[in-house]
Amino acid sequence: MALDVGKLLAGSVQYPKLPEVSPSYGTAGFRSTAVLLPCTVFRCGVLMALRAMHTGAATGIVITASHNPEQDNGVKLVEPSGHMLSPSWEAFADRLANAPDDDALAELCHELISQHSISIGNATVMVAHDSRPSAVALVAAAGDGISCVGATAYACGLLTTPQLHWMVMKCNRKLPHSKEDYFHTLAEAYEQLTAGAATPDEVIIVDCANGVGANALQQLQEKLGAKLRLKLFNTEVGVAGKLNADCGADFVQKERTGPASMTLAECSGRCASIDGDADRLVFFSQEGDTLALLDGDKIAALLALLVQQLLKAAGLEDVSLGVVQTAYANGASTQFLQQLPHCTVQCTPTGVKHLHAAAEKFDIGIYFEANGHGTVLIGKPFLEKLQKTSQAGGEKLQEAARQLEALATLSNQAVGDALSGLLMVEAALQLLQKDLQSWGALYRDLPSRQRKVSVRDRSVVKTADAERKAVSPAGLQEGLDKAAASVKSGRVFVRPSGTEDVVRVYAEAATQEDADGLALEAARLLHHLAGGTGAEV
Ligand SMILES: CC(=O)N[C@H]1[C@@H](OP(=O)(O)O)O[C@H](CO)[C@@H](O)[C@@H]1O
Ligand SMILES: [Mg+2]
Repeated sequence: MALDVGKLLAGSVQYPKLPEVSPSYGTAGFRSTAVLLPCTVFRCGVLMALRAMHTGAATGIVITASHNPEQDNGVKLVEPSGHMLSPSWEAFADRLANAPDDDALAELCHELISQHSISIGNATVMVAHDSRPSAVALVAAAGDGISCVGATAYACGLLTTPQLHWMVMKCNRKLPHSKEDYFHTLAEAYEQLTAGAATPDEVIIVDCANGVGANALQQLQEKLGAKLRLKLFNTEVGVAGKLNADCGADFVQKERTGPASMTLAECSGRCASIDGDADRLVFFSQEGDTLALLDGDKIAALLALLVQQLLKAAGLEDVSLGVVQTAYANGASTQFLQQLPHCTVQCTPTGVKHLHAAAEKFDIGIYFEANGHGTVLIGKPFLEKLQKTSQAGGEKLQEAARQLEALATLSNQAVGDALSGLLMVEAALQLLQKDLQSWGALYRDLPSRQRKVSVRDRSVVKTADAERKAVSPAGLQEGLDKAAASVKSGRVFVRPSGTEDVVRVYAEAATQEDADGLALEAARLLHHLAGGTGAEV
């Protein structure tokens, strides 16, 4: 069937392109102030419908701006595999979002359809949203985009981002994929993985960022029963002004302090914090004046130890195990992982799409961004090997193989997931017999500092070597090298953000004073060489 241009145009006139808005796909989809988004989201509906027709499988859309302020919103695009939109379609997403008028939009659709020989016909796009008030209008915009090219929008309602990714993945694998199935699967896998270990006495305190994760964790708790007790804080979902406000994983990780609404006593327990769409997770505990933070790097280290223990018990140490990080990973974590036997450590550019793609290449790939976004990928070839072990080996071997299978089910194979991550961490602590203190003591973080610098055009900053080196503007890298060499254990890099109009600076050193100084020096250099705006840093 051919594209019904009349229907497309009738849809798109309702969502005119604002000339002053130039959307950019960025690190994890489109994001901006919510009022500027209807046109972009409508066009994403069109795109994901065509992607579904092209692949012959369901795709997905999540309306969310994650940890960003409540007045923002955004759109995350989901492949049939449950992963983020294939990078090969990102450029097209940008062109579609920037088409100046309806005719240009129709022309681009024709180009995409002919380039990929897409046959227009029935297809499904699953649409979910987080708890922002702007969701209603944007879900409608996505739905109109999907239906005006002849596909069906399947409204999944209020969900966490990883839940929608999981549902798309399972749906296309023809496996049970309802909202209920998600919670049931996680709870059952957790029970299998921890069978035989003592149920923890401690209640886990979870800061839910006043976001959709609060509802999801409540449902998960119902399935878990007495196996794991959660006490939820910051659960005012949909209450104006509350989402991510002085709470949530991003706040705790960046500010190095507990959520403002929680007392010091509450923060001194075994605490976890998730973000507004529940795809990030960090743990923390107040110890006197300081907050012990167990971030994505520490989670990766803990899960690597768990995987190694299970592989050893199953007699499968020859499999390839990789841990994938970004340049933001604390240098101490990289060093810790590098000394683990049979473990390859790799660095990719920022953004889960890069980490996920690298982790997939290992039999077992663990990936985490320092901010707590990540998962454990356990590939099909490995699972087949495992099944043979389960059948052939002795009782101990079989037990470990069953646990690895449970881990493969518990870890979200589509994308990083705070709920799945929380259960993986709890299982790891039980099976490795660790508490937050001994987990935290695996290695000591090097002091670090992040800064943001505003410049006229952040694209003048170009990087290489997984963003660890600046190749332009000229002279920048030489200056950074010199600054880093002047302090003990100094490391510094700069990169343009993919979600904000700033250039980010990261520095670490043996002391906090040196890390702060190094970050400041780098920010000054950047301001000077890359067209800094506003006051001198
Ligand atoms: C330093 C940092 O935390 N960067 C975040 C942030 O990307 P930027 O491109 O740095 O703006 O948002 C991304 C999407 O949530 C996340 O994947 C990434 O880790
Ligand atoms: Mg998020």
